[in-house]
Amino acid sequence: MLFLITSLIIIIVIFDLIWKNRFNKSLKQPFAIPLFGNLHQLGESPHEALQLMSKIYGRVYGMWFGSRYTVVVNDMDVAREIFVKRFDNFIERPKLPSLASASANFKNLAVADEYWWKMAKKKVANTFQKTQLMHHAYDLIHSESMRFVEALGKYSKQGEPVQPRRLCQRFAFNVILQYAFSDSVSYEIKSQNEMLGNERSLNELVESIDAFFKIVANGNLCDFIPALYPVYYSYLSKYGPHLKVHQLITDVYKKHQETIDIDNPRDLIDHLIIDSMNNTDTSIDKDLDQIQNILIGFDFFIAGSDTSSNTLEWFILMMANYPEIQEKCYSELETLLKPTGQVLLSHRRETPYLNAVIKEVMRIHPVAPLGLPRISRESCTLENGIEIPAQTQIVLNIGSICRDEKYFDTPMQFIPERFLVDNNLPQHVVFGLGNRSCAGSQLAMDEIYAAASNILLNFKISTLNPNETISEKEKFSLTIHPVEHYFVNIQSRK
Ligand code: HEM
Repeated sequence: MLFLITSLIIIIVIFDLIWKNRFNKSLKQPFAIPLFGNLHQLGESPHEALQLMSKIYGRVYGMWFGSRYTVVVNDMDVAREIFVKRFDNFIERPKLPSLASASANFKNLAVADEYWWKMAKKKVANTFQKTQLMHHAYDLIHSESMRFVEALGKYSKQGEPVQPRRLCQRFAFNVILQYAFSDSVSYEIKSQNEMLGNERSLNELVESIDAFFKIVANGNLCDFIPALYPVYYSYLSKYGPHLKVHQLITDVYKKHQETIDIDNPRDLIDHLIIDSMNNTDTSIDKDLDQIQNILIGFDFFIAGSDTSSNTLEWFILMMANYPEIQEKCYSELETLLKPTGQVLLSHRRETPYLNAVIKEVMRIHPVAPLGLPRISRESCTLENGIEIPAQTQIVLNIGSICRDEKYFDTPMQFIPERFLVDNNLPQHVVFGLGNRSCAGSQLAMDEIYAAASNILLNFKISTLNPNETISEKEKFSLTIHPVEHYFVNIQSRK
């Protein structure tokens, strides 16, 4: 009996080995081992590992995430063909248990299947167009950036160094909290023991989001071995870190339903509730529709906090490391705006250099370097002869494209001027491509501009030691942030 079982396992292993390594003749791939495929090669920094592989296997190559065949795209032309031209075949994301448990089986926006995605996309597009919500966003982003400046002002008055991470997190959290839920938290950083109510739950939320990102980030084996799906799915559905965030948003949603004034919607959630009330399509299940609204709130929270917060953290780091670039930004802002002491979003056209600096920070440290994966519905052959089998996972390596000399001269150097000279550089890839690219890109660009410009107008940022720069090493956890929890000095410009 034991002999039979051992023989069977050996046969399966050999079959898996041959199958994985001869699967797609049209693409090169690293040698894949049974069961894991190439997952063991991703390590702590999958975006860097995948970029290194592109040097060996080409700009588009195959690999295995467990039993899921994957094509990694490091090339803009192929990316455009897949994500824009052949959008319909690549509209969905892979059906991973970690994503299923957090999205009521793909009924949200960020990882929804085609049916639910189309519904969610329509709802979000409808609400985005509402002028009330646009004004709300404009005002709250401005007032939030002034609160950020005020919080930094306290450090500069006391002459204390500041650790930007937690302040950036609060800023990004507050923008989403106010935009979606009309709520906010204070900027005061308290110790664990001092925290009360709102403050403690914010901390727990940040931890839950971190834990959720860790689960979906580094190619978790349980997500890529179908035999493990059911157990993993039930485990996450009972104990997953997303549950806390779901609970919070469900409570807020219910409160909104009780207090809504349909003539004066306060925020995104109110707009979604009204949109659902006005929807006369009888084929839509009302309970599921409500679940989807809650999940959209969840998506905004998850997708919109870490991304913007990390971008700002990178921005502050780069300004400390490149004082001469910081000075140029300041001169541009000072000439225009010093008398008011405040930059508005409407000033953006008049600050081309700062706009270029923000773009360059987002290029050199793209916070979502692997985007969110997609999946092919049917097999197809691309224009250059590459074959993509059905159900192939597609990973767009945004980090690699942003650092490729095919698209950017001397890509590892921080040169904002490149965006003043050439308007057509493909930096927009940081938000993904096509109809399913980032739903919050406009909001993100607005909040990053508002915070970055007002910080630079009011403070000079410097490293603690004038002879040292802060490490630009990246830590990956779905999004990337600086590996160091760094400190900077800030000095008032007034
Ligand atoms: C610097 C900031 C940000 C970056 C770099 C970023 C990047 C991305 C990327 C690369 C994707 C995957 C797109 C694809 O599959 O092609 C994405 C999706 C998404 N992002 Fe962002 N994002 C940012 C900020 C935000 C913000 C502030 C929000 C919400 C308020 C947001 C909401 C979303 C949502 C909902 C999706 C899923 C879209 C869909 O599946 O239709 N993001 N983002």
